[in-house]
Amino acid sequence: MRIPCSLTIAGTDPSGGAGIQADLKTFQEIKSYGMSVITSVVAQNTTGVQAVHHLPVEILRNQLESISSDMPIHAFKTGMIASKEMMKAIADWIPEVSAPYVMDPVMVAQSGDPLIEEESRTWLRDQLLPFASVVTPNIPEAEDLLGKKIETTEDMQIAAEEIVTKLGAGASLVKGGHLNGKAVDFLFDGDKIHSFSAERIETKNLHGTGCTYSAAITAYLSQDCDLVQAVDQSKHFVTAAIRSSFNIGSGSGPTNHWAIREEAGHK
Ligand SMILES: Nc1ncnc2c1ncn2[C@@H]1O[C@H](COP(=O)(O)OP(=O)(O)O)[C@@H](O)[C@H]1O
Ligand SMILES: Cc1ncc(COP(=O)(O)OP(=O)(O)O)c(N)n1
Repeated sequence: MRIPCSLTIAGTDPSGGAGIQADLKTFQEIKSYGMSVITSVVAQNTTGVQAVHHLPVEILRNQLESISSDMPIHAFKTGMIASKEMMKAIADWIPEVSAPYVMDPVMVAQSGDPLIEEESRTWLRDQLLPFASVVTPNIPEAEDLLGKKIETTEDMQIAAEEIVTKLGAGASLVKGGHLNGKAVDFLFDGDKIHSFSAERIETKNLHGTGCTYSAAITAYLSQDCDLVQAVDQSKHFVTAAIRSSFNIGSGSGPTNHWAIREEAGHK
């Protein structure tokens, strides 16, 4: 029997809502075997980021080699990659793996704290993004990638298309969490635009939504779902996780990764 296996390459969140921790919880819920490669250790919680320690690039290379020399990888994602040197190590490694690559182009935490070095953003866009099967920017990230403002759902659709046609990603999912009105996301798959819409939920507890969404897409891709189906199922997953998010911590609380299970009547 083939066991679907997903890998996340990202930074940590000791409070468990975002980063590696959110990714592994999501893989587990979707029944994809979860593996992780850590880029940076981040002291953070629901109120923001207190400190960051980037691991040496050699250790990043060692972790990547440990996984690809021994374990199957059916899909992988990247989240926080702080420096150009780390991005280069990942770009050197990607050709060893033939599996869908989901890039969450993480730049700042919800608290506004930067998670990648300013000068690495160009490298992320020009050197790493073209390897991505799908890239999942929120609106500020899409604005940064394209160097222009995104203010309407029409702008979002154009941005999704341009991230593919101008920047070279395989597909692009521009997420609408930062606009008002319905929570609508647009996927350009290289051929056409698909929209994924949900009611906006009134909550302050949105810590780690982007990580959870991209991890869910990775997990569904590891199970051989096609991209549109993977995004559709992941949108349901993240919406349920936001709907029953937790009021814990004094800031923006985490989403509930077992919400889908609860909705299906399993405790
Ligand atoms: N208040 C909300 N209610 C429902 N869905 C939301 C809400 N905020 C964000 N989302 C959804 O959560 C996902 C993550 O989006 P977004 O917040 O834009 O990304 P990020 O967490 O990377 O900033 C998207 O599917 C978005 O539409
Ligand atoms: C280690 C780490 N990676 C990514 C993020 C950002 O996560 P995201 O899902 O975009 O959620 P918010 O930070 O916007 O709540 C992070 N905080 N830490």
